[in-house]
Amino acid sequence: MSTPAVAVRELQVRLAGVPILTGVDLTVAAGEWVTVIGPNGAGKSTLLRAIGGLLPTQGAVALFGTPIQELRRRERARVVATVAQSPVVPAGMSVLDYVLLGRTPYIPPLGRESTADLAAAHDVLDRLDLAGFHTREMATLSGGERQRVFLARAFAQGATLLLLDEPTSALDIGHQQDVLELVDQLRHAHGLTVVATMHDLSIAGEYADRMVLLADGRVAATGTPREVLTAELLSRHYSATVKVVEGDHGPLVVPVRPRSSPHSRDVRGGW
Ligand SMILES: Nc1ncnc2c1ncn2[C@@H]1O[C@H](COP(=O)(O)OP(=O)(O)OP(=O)(O)O)[C@@H](O)[C@H]1O
Repeated sequence: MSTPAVAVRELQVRLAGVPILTGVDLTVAAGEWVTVIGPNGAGKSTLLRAIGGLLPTQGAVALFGTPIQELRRRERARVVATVAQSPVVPAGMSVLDYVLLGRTPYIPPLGRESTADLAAAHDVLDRLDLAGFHTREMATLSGGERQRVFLARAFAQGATLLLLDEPTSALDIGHQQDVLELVDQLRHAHGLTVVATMHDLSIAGEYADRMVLLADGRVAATGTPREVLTAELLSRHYSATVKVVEGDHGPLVVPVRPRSSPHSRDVRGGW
């Protein structure tokens, strides 16, 4: 078997003395799209941050065969690009300057961005439907526009592994599809590997080759979308009532109102 893009073994993460991830194993093949799902607080973002080398961990994390701690900062930035849920944006920064931050690993220390760096930044802005936005200040963008700029920065980085933490949570359905189709196109054209987290389970299942269900910091299930997106697993781990129906590209998860909801009890007494 060829070297996996991501190999996580017996991963433990403690934050503020509290165990957040326990005994997590995960292998992602080069070129694969794996989506991590799970209820709020399950540890999805923590897992992505651990894979990106952004957290102290116990256990082993290797990217393309190299232990993460052996990759120096610039080297790591050429291998892995992370889009966090709420990245910090320096005050007053323009869209173009923010996207150019993605080119930092290619700019020599004390140097300036080259024509190629500028072309790469404008190219991703075009592809993400942001062509007219390059001079806008980041703080003036809508939530969905900002989320696309965060993705633009990651694409401009030219890394082979994309870690996307809820990349479409602020997007309307049209832009959700555009962005995910673009990620998939880039994946096929450039052999990228994608590890994403998503709360929209139907969309998650349409794009992922494989899914990992995290619950309470442990892997509760892993497999194809059809194996993981079952009413039984979802109701057990999300405490949700759902119906799973067959779509054109895999299972679709439809939340349905429970027959006897705790809220349907007599509420005449008020709050
Ligand atoms: N710095 C921290 N100190 C203490 N606990 C933390 C810290 N960061 C995260 N946690 C806790 O770790 C748990 C997992 O958080 P994480 O953000 O990984 O969950 P998640 O699955 O991504 O959740 P969500 O779906 O809500 O985004 C949560 O209970 C969270 O409160």
